Parts: sequence; structure tokens; C-alpha cells
Amino acid sequence: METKAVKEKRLEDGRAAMAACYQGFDPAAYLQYNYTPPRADFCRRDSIVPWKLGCLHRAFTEEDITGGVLVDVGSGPTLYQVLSGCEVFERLVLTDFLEVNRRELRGWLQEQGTSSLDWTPYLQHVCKLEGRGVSAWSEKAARLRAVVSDVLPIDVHCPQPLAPGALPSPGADCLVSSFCLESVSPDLDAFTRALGHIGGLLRPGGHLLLIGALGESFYLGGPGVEIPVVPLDEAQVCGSLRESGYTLIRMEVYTLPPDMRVGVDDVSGIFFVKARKD
Ligand SMILES: C[S@@+](CC[C@H](N)C(=O)[O-])C[C@H]1O[C@@H](n2cnc3c(N)ncnc32)[C@H](O)[C@@H]1O
Ligand SMILES: O=[N+]([O-])c1ccc2c(c1)CN[C@@H](CO)C2
Repeated sequence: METKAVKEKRLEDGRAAMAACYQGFDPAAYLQYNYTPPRADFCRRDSIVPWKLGCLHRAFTEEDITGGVLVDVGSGPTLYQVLSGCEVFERLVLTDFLEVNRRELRGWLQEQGTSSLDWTPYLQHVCKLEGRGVSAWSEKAARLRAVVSDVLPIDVHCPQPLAPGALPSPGADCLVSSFCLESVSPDLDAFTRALGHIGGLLRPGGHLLLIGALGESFYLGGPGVEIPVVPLDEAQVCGSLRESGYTLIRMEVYTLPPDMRVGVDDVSGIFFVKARKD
């Protein structure tokens, strides 16, 4: 039986090893691997990114989500995950562990800002989902730039993942997080603890929208930068949610067709979860 001290040492060693892996993370390469065709092909109904954007659009436009403060946990260099939410929330906080990613986000957020990836097709696709003309994409970009109040450092392995005072005292009204927790946790125990830590950022009754990888053991964070991932199945995700104080509203699953397996990871499926903090 592992003593408490031995368990804490094991968790700390796992965290340090994971943090070391991320020192080689390359935002531009990561975006190229995952956010260009075929995984981001807006002309293919079975492409992964349109599926994710559809899940997020539906979830953010249901009547139980009514605005306030939205926090994106582990944003990385991507913005797709908040393109629907930015229309519903008055304040949006983006977060990441790495300065290289926070810099990438700030680069786009400044007026006429640019990023390593052209987000225009994403903005246009979400405008179409909202029943607006694709020409509304520049209005959506302006809305997103207007509602993002901060791009903050975060560590989901800390019981307080953000700096004290980063959020109003009741907590955020909604969290969104995509491909973060399982990609930064050495094992299922750490994944579940991280879920509990980010739950501390959320007010009771607030919502969690969680996107993650199923059956994935590694991914490339850059050329030759192999990052370990804790392989999850649907039952483990549901168990971790329950154990860390959430009520599952629904889970949707996407299974990768062969041509979406492009060699940058060994992911077999993707889950989308909408849950509520007890
Ligand atoms: C696979 S990327 C996900 C990026 C983006 N959310 C997406 O949907 O593609 C994982 C992200 O987790 C961040 N990360 C690494 N360690 C972390 C930690 N301890 N706490 C929070 N985020 C961390 C990385 O910097 C990286 O941006
Ligand atoms: O297909 N996708 O849209 C997509 C986007 C991001 C990521 C994956 C797949 C799978 N690997 C994770 C890292 O664990 C990152």
C-alpha cells in the first residue's frame, strides 16, 4: 500500500516530467498537424474540426447556458473552442501553461492581429452554423477580440490552477477545455485530480464543456516532440467526472476514420462532454 508521502512524490515527479516534455512544444507545428486538412476540412462532413465546432455550437446555444464569465482551460494556440461561446459570454479568459502559446493568442487578439494559422475559415464556418452570412466573420472576430479580457498562465495540477483573484469570487459561469487534461496528466489519477482542480474555478451549477482524446497514448507537440497522453475510454471519463463533482448532461463521441489518422498521434476517438458542477 502506497503511503501518502510516496503518492505525493510520485505525482510531483509525474508533473515535473510532463512539464519537461512541454518545453519543446511548437505552436505553429501543432496547428499544422491538427488544424489543417484533412482534420480541419470544412468541405467534408466527416472531418474532425467541423464535428467539434458543431458540438460546441449546440452546447453554447442551449437555454441552460446564459452568459457571464467563460474560462478556456489550456487554450494552447487555438481559438476555435471559443468561437461560439464568445457570442454568449460577456467576459472570456484564455489560459495556457506555456508563454509561447499565450504569445500566439495575444498576437491574434491585438487589432488586425495575426496567428500562425488563418482562423478565417473557422470564423466563417461558425457564422454559418449560427445562420449568419459568412461575411459576418469579421464581426465575430471583432466580438471575440472585445470579450477576451485576459490570457493567463494556468497549471491544472495545482489545487488553485489560476493566480488568486483572477476570477470573480463566485467563480466562472462556464469552463471549456479541449485536449488538455489527458494530454498533461501522467495517469488517470492525475487526470481526475486535475478535473477537480479546474472545478474549483467554476461556480456551483456552472457548466463544463470538455473535449478530449480517447485511446490516445502520445501526440507530437512539434517535430520530434513526443508528448505522452493518458489513454482514456468513455467509462473512465464518466467515472472521473462523477468522482470530481460533476453531473454528466451528455457525451458525444467521434470515431476517427482511417484517413484522419495522419501520424501525429494515435488517437482513436474524440469525446465531447457537457456537464454541470454539482
Ligand atoms: C494538446 S494541447 C491542447 C490545445 C488546445 N486546447 C486544442 O484544443 O488544441 C494541450 C495544452 O495543454 C497545455 N498544458 C501543458 N501543461 C499544462 C498544465 N499543467 N496545466 C494546464 N495546461 C497545460 C499545453 O501548453 C498545451 O497548450
Ligand atoms: O483532430 N483534431 O481536431 C485534433 C485536434 C487536437 C488534438 C488531437 C486531434 C489529438 N491529439 C490531441 C493531443 O492529445 C490534440
